[in-house]
Amino acid sequence: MRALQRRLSNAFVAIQARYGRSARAHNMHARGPAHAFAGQLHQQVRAPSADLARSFRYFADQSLVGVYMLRSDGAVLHANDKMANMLGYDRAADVIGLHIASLTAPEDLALLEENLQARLSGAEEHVRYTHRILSRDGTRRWVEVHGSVCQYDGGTALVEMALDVNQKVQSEWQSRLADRVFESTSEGILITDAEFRILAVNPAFTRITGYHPEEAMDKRSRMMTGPGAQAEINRGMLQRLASDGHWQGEMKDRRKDGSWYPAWLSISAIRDNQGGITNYVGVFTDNTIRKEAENKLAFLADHDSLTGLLNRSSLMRIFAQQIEAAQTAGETLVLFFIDLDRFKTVNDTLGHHAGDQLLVAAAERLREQLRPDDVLARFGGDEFVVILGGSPPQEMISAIAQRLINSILRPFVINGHEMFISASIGSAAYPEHGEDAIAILKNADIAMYHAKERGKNAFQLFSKEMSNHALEQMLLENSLRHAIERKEFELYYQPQFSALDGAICGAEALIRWRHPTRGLVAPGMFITLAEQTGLIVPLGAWVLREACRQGKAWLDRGYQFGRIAVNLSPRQFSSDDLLSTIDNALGQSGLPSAMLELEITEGAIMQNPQEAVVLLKRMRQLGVTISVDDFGTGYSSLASLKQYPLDTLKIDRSFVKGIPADADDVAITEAIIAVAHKLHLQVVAEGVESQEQHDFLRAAGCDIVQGYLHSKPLSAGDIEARWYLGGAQAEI
Ligand SMILES: Nc1nc2c(ncn2[C@@H]2O[C@@H]3COP(=O)(O)O[C@H]4[C@@H](O)[C@H](n5cnc6c(=O)[nH]c(N)nc65)O[C@@H]4COP(=O)(O)O[C@H]3[C@H]2O)c(=O)[nH]1
Repeated sequence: MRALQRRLSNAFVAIQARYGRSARAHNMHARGPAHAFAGQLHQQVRAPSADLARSFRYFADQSLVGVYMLRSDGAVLHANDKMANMLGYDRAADVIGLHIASLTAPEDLALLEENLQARLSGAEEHVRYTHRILSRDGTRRWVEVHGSVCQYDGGTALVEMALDVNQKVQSEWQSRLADRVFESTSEGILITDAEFRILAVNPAFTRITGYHPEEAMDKRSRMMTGPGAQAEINRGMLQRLASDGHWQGEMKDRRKDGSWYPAWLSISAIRDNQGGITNYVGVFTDNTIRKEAENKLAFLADHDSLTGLLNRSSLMRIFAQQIEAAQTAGETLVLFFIDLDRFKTVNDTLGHHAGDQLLVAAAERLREQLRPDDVLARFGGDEFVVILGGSPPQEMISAIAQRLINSILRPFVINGHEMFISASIGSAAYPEHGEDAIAILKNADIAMYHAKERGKNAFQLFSKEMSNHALEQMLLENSLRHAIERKEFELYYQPQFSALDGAICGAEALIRWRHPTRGLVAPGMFITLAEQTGLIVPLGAWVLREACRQGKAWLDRGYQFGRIAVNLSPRQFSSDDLLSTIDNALGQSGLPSAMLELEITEGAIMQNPQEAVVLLKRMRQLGVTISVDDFGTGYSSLASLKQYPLDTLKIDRSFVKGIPADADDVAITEAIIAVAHKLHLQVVAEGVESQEQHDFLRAAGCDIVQGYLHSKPLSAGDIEARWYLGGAQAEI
């Protein structure tokens, strides 16, 4: 070590001798090792002294800072191993010859250039700047560079010493960032000591609580320790902070103006080296707006947006709960089903806006007549439901109903027009008239219908004699009319499979009615009624539109499902606008026409065979395929089939049912398949329920099978889950 010191001091002497006592040499000397190293290199070139060069290389190599020398064009002439390591290289030799720009982060190149130029132009002799070097693997490190200029090998060179300040810069940066966050975040922050005495607060704290830092300082935090927090503390907040170092929850906090607000608070404990808690950091938000929004959302989900009354789904929930409670307590419940008479006329003549205003006003009048513990809901359209609270005595029930009727009888003034309407009310009671919410609602509805039959503006209690079939049909017709506008219909889909390999090759759309009081109603209950009343035409148009929309959605998702089959009823088949309805459904949805199959019953074709030929041809021109449903039931001869433009025959379920045991059914089925194939028609067997039926049909050459054996009709979502996510093959 002593020898090294001697050698270094010799080197300094040698440099001083060379540069004399010039200010520059003095500065270099005075400024430390980089400058001395520069002198050494200079010396090495001008008067090579092996001893001196070795000493300085030793000196540079021992240095804990990076040292390097650049030619005036920026190429690295010399560097020590430390510098090479900082740049991600093993040895100094690896960086010699590289350009300093390639070792500098691109974003700092301008700074580098400025500092090189300052020295090369003579404007500065020494520079000091901080920038990011770019190491071999692309990572950046902050270095503080002390640079000077010297003469080397007959030209100007730059000597630089780089100190690794990466950690320092990053922690400064992080602390600046933390300061920024502390100052600018919208969350209130407070830092306390271990006794929750406030040491610092941020501007958001002041914004939320109204307290300025000087008012809060040194006070115990009320949010963390006050009465609002007491319950939480009892519930183990301190324990959680001690065990997990963190706790969060809602606190009630009081602003400076005395008002309370809900604060969502998150506290973290800070520990010293011994593990003891020294501080707490609390971050909180004012939860008022979120709470309000949550309450509003909850209200909207449960209430009718027009009248603000409970909606149908919350009524059903509340009623079910009340029934349960009444059952336990052995009490009775009374429900009114209220329908406004002549409301439709107002709506049709004065418009929806006036109709809405009338509904709001009527709801208000009903509300005024009831007690706070009575439940009032808008059931839909112009229908309201009341559940009377507190088991009212029999004589009270009609008095309340009459009060409600009278309140509606008073004229309403809407947009300057005086309007007169009335109300019909039906009533049913639990447990006398039904055991569940649906049964009681249905019976109150029946009673209400009787009140209307009696000339409206009346009240009727339900009695068991009222529920006969004819009335049910009337009720059904009534609600069927409303059902389309209330969007109560859904389509289910029954997949069809290739009899040969089990691949899915189609899906028949089958309508379902999600009735408000009866649940999911199958088409057998209402299609005939819809057909008789003509409602089948708008209903059928909706089915077409919806099936095409769903088909296109599946197509867009890349599902391979073959064709979508839609049933056309006889009345639809004979309606004038059938072709335009089909065309519109295809056009609006974008479903390719070849993917739509229309099922027409044999009976519908046979009603008017000549016209059917013309119509079927025109349907075919739209590009859709045509299938004859329930084939075999319409007594048409197989031979007559050839005159119709058809694609598919569906063997009726009644024949499939008898195979393979019933010889007649077997013969008919085989004949249908044989003739259909002769006429180049595909054959679908519907109602396949057993493996024997399937095996027989397959052996007989039937092309497609459809039935409970393979799948029941499913909702669109279930179809996707079952047949597309889990595979589209039938297990045959
Ligand atoms: N027993 C048994 N039945 C099976 C089996 N596989 C399927 N089915 C049922 O058979 C019926 C097949 O439809 P469909 O003959 O066109 O008979 C349909 C059709 O005529 C009519 N329909 C359904 N949806 C519509 C529609 O959107 N428009 C029109 N106009 N009629 C429809 O209502 C009828 C009944 O429909 P759904 O009740 O859905 O009854 C469906 C289906 O659920 C099985 O293996 N065994």
